Amino acid sequence: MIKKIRKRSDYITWDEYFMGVAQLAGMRSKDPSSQVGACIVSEDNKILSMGYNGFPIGCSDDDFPWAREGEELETKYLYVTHSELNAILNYRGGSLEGAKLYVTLFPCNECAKAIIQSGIKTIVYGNDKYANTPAVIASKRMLDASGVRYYQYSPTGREITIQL
Ligand SMILES: O=c1[nH]c(=O)n([C@H]2C[C@H](O)[C@@H](COP(=O)(O)O)O2)cc1CO
Ligand SMILES: [Zn+2]
Repeated sequence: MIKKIRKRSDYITWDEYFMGVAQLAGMRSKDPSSQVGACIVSEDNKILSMGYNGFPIGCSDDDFPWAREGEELETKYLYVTHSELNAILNYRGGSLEGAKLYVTLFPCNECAKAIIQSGIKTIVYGNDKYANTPAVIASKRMLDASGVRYYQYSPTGREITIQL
């Protein structure tokens, strides 16, 4: 009798896969304090786009400021594009209606506007370290009103080593 070979059982889940891709994208960020990554996925689990936080094209990472504090014009906040917005803008394929967004940090109010308007319907987020700020409170208010579902990624504890 031929012995049936069964499939592997320790393969990564969809959530591990896409949150892992979002984390990997975040590793491209030059921001010294918060590296954020995002991955947009279709309803049938195909990766559509990725992004991380950084300055717009043409704005040099070496010339524009990375400071968090000080003279407003000399901080990063006026210049940096958030990972979620970059992922949305990086998508050139048409509509994101019904898509899912995996992001390592809960989206701010400005990203929430772009998420809602682009048709993304689900957000899976990693940490929510700015939950008590007006930006995130306003974000949740808009997402709730618009029917965009969001839930926190549950870490599985699986460690993956990739040799590069
Ligand atoms: O949703 C977000 N997505 C995102 O990419 N960011 C970026 C902007 C900044 O580069 C960095 C936040 O910096 P900091 O934690 O030092 O304030 O993260 C920040 C938020 C805020 O929630
Ligand atoms: Zn944002």
